[in-house]
Amino acid sequence: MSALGDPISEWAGGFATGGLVHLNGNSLGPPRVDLTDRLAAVVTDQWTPGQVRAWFRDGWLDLPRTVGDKLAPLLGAAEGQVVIAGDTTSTTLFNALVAACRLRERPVLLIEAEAFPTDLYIAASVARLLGRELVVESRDGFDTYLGEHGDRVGVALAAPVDFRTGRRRDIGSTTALCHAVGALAVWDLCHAAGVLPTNLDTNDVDLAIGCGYKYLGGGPGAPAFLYVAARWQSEVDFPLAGWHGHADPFAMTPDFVPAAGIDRGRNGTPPLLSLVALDHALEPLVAVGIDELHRRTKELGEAFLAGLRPDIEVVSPRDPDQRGGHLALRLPDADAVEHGLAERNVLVDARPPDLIRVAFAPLYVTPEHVRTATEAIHSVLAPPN
Ligand SMILES: Cc1ncc(COP(=O)(O)O)c(C=O)c1O
Ligand SMILES: Nc1c(O)cccc1C(=O)C[C@H](N)C(=O)O
Repeated sequence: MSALGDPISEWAGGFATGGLVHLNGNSLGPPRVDLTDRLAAVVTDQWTPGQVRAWFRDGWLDLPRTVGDKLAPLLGAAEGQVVIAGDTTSTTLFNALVAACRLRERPVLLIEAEAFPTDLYIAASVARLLGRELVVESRDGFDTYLGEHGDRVGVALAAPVDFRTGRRRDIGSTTALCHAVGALAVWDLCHAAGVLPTNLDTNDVDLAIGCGYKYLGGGPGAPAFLYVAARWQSEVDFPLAGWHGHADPFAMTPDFVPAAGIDRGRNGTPPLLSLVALDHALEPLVAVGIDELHRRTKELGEAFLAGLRPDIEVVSPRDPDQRGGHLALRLPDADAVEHGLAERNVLVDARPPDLIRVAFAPLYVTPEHVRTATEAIHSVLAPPN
């Protein structure tokens, strides 16, 4: 029997795939089949009878922290360091970056040129706001810059997975490099959370953020998460100092007194139903565990490559340990390929100018999906010369 078909496969039947092969890399996969029941139960059993009281008696006010604690083991974080404040990734990144810069009063904010555009935009805005210099360096130049000008860098923002190529950056060694020059390391985990071990605690990460709707499967616009290492929690000063980050929100005092611990990363009333959906999505991921999720992703990726026509250019590293959960293929007419595949019920995504990303979410992508995808790609492309 092939190694494909491990117990993890049992979870695949629990997703409402709608007959689609979802390899889009990786924005919004299928919901679990019982999500509707879970959401309906909250409406029927908590909201309806409790109404405003449900915030207090059904644990709703604690959900940003309890869901954060549920996510924590997938990130390699001990309890009390992850919160789902309830905002977008972009907003959460802004909050984290300003807070990190306030912890290190040095002139430079460093970011990789290959970062996802929102990270470049937010970092530029933070630099303008705080009067810092934004230094944008290519992936390799990033390390060189830290080596040569590290004493000027207050904060470095990086991602463990390049959103285009899938190429990995090692969290431990980059964080250690930052610390060696006295800078803080902030990580964008959007393309890693739920698919790659990030070991935030053992890697000594300072702050990290990531979205809830990619491999975590939290649903459309799922709220982002924020990690703040315990050692920073009493010092960190977030710019979005809303009342839910207050030590005693319902005292309603005029002065802001930050909450102790990770709660100070919260700001306003959390999007309750979205938190419930994310909580629900985390259950199977946590049950399986990040090492097994990662193993399965690699296995699916390798099966895909084994079935792919050899003339198709693979931009991602061939070594599965050097890439995240997706593979990028270079195809001149990427948009047309994306559409051609969608007509065959295979969802991938084109990223300008000429890349197709194919992602292997470990719980609902099956070996059959992988075979269907390679066959569909070959049928959409012209035969090789
Ligand atoms: C690496 C990365 N960071 C940030 C974002 C932005 O997230 P949001 O749209 O939730 O603000 C995305 C995806 O959109 C992303 O891939
Ligand atoms: N959030 C998305 C959406 O709602 C629709 C389409 C794409 C997205 C994305 O997240 C894009 C993604 N960050 C990327 O890596 O390209």
